[in-house]
Amino acid sequence: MLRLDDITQTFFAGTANERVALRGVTLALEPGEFVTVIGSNGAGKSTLLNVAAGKLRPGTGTVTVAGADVTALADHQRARDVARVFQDPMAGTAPHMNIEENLALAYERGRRRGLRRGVTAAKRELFARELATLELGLEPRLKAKVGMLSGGQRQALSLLMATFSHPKILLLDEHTAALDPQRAELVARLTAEAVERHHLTTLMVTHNMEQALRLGTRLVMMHEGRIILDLDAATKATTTVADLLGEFEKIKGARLDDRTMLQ
Ligand SMILES: Nc1ncnc2c1ncn2[C@@H]1O[C@H](COP(=O)(O)OP(=O)(O)OP(=O)(O)O)[C@@H](O)[C@H]1O
Repeated sequence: MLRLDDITQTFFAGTANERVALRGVTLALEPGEFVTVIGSNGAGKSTLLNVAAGKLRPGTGTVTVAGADVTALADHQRARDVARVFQDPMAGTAPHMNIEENLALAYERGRRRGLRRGVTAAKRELFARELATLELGLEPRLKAKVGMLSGGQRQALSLLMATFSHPKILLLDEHTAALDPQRAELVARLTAEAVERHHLTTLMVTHNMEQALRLGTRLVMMHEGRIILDLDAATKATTTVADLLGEFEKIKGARLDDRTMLQ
């Protein structure tokens, strides 16, 4: 469903500030596969997501979504197929608009023609039904300004907005990292439910190794622009955080400071 083939990305090439972010990364996700991505600081995780989203055009390599080469398409041209939730709860929603208006925008984004037809009673009912799945009591508050919601509520709403137009690909960029542990846990649970419910092909970057092991069907570890470890569901199920740290040390011959990967 999502293929990244031999992707390289270099920033400020040929200058003193040259940074090689991705060194020939190849990663293929089957439909419904949920891959968690961990790695040390500067490993290239966010760059990989930016390339998958179309925010960055890779230096070399190709990006394929559902069999179509989308390498040359910008992020807004992929928006129907590729949805994304960012770390910052403020990034995914419009604070001065109410919940209903935000949901209407997300709803139209998923439509081919993108015509705004206002919020009909049927849509309002749909929005309320979808909000109810979050179990945050937001469904009677469709007219509440999103800026008044807590970070966790906004992030849950961002997730709902990203998923309910049925994208082919869901990209999650440390989307629970800015939340307190309880809210992070809630959003992680909602993520797992949404991925399952909509059978979404998902790539999730996280610094939380325990979360990376618990969520998803596959785990990849990145370091210095490469994928250095790729665990399938069965292996992941029997792997511990200590195992991951041990693997990292073994592969790179370097001692890893836990804090660079753990929140
Ligand atoms: N826009 C940019 N301009 C210049 N260099 C960049 C840019 N984005 C990323 N880099 C560099 O590319 C490398 C990979 O960065 P990236 O943000 O993808 O890593 P990451 O694994 O997401 O790191 P972190 O866990 O710290 O967020 C780093 O060396 C970083 O400094």
